Amino acid sequence: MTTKTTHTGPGPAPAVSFTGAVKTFGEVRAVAGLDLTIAPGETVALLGRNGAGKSTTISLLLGLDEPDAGRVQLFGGAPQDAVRAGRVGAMLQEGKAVPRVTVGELVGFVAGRYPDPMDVGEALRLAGIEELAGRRVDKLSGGQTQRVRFAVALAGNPALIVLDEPTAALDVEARHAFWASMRAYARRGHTVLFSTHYLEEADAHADRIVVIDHGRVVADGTGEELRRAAGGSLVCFDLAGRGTEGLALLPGVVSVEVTGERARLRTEDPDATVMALAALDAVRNLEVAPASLDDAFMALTADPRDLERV
Ligand SMILES: Nc1ncnc2c1ncn2[C@@H]1O[C@H](COP(=O)(O)OP(=O)(O)OP(=O)(O)O)[C@@H](O)[C@H]1O
Repeated sequence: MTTKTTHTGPGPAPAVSFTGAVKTFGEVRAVAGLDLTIAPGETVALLGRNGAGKSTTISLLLGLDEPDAGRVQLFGGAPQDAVRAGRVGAMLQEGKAVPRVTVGELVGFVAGRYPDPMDVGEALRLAGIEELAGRRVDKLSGGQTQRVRFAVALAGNPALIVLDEPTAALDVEARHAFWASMRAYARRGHTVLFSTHYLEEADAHADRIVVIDHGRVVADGTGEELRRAAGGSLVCFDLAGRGTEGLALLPGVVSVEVTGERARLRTEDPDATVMALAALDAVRNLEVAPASLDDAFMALTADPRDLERV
């Protein structure tokens, strides 16, 4: 349950705080005991595969839904209070353009509903769409529309902005422009939480990546820390008829996957793993590569039943 104000520790309250939050839909535990704290000024990416619980987490955070158990707070108080006060701006997945009004009128209208709004020109400038101020909102490209939605999210002059898959369906150039706007906002010391399926975007634009799976946080750190947590390197080789027994026990090895005749060992110590493989005379078509963030993500969110483990 959300409660009014309970932050009593020293220093400013966290921008976002989830404590054991649970949200269930029938049989589905969409959010299953989520703990997450985001400090003011951080830019955090929420990463997870389809159905991991990202959108439900964001709904709880914005007070659009109440947790069944646990607590969700923004700036030490109830999410609804922070939203009402204009301290939170959001760009959610759905949302249709309002016909006929201009971009400037729309942002001005939204700004007028907040107690301490951002100047409209400032919101347009931050979103990089000053030149679109007089254009009708229903006659814009996908990339332009997304940046207008960003300007709308900025209108209340929020300290925290929440973006649910903000660059889905944007081309490379539009994405680039969008992230430039987001970073300009973050540079002012504001807090940003965005969800994405794009690992490279999370790595490039967030200070911290929070991976969620089955409604829980399964990893939390920088891209580099996630790569390391999942096992720093991959050692691949042809089994050439050899069995897989004992591979998981080799030095450094964190996991073993086998696809056809090819074995992929995730290892924290590639040198030691390769030496041990050489001693076993098992180095046919050997390849050693640093684990990518993709690899790390797969390892962190893989269903153990999807993997052939030894
Ligand atoms: N209103 C709802 N009613 C019933 N089930 C729901 C509802 N909202 C979400 N779910 C279920 O909760 C789980 C988490 O969904 P959620 O939308 O939060 O995931 P997500 O990580 O945002 O997924 P995606 O990347 O596909 O947007 C899924 O199994 C989903 O089917």
